[in-house]
Amino acid sequence: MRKKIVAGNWKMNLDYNEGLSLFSEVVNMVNDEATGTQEVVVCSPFIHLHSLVQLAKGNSRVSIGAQNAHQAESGAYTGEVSAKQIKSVGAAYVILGHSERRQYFGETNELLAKKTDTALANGLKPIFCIGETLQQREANEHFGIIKSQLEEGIFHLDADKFGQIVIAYEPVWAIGTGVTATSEQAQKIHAFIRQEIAAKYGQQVADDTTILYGGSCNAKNAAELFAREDIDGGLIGGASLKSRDFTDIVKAFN
Ligand SMILES: O=C[C@H](O)COP(=O)(O)O
Repeated sequence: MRKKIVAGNWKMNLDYNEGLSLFSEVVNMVNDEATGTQEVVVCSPFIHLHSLVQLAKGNSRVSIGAQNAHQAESGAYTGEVSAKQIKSVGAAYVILGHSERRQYFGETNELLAKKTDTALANGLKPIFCIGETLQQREANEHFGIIKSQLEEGIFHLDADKFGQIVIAYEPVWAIGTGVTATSEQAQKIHAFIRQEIAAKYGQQVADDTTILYGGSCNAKNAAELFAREDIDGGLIGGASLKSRDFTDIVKAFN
């Protein structure tokens, strides 16, 4: 059975001390307050990773992730960080294919397929992001876009490896805009994603795959989104930067 996960994506926010202090608050609150969320993942900038892993020790419900990893194992790639390096500090996850990486850093499905392979080979679980732009939705291309992001990005994996993937559906028009997808719009896409996984890998794999929603998800709308059959949690940007808001989203599975 698939896991209920709430993941925070801090993006390029918080200095070192701010990050540690926010994380400590989140861990304390998550421990003190009941929730049906099975795993809380915090995806921080690289500078925080090692310290957050240390702070999370002994807390089996909290995991740490990075926000990107290079496709090569190692080498002369100034300024980049490898999957092996991320794994070596104890992180468990890495976000791949976030629309900001696709848009600002030109990441293509083809490149992301390589990044996925390298992340998995080094024992990291990818949180693989897919989603359409507003223009694509208005042109009624959203299902086709999602399908090609799946096919070109992760459907080359064998079923065992695919079992390590968490998918995040993030409509680009909902990210950081305050305009969230309605729970009905999100459910429709999530059901479509699960159906595509079932067609490729079989129903059991599809039923076991965690599919998160991301895009202006907050403490007010999380419960309605998470109540939908195919929405297994969230990938949270802005609201993950405030301990109370993020914990309230984690509690939305109650
Ligand atoms: O990775 C997180 C998403 O980009 C959502 O960001 P947001 O919650 O600020 O809209």
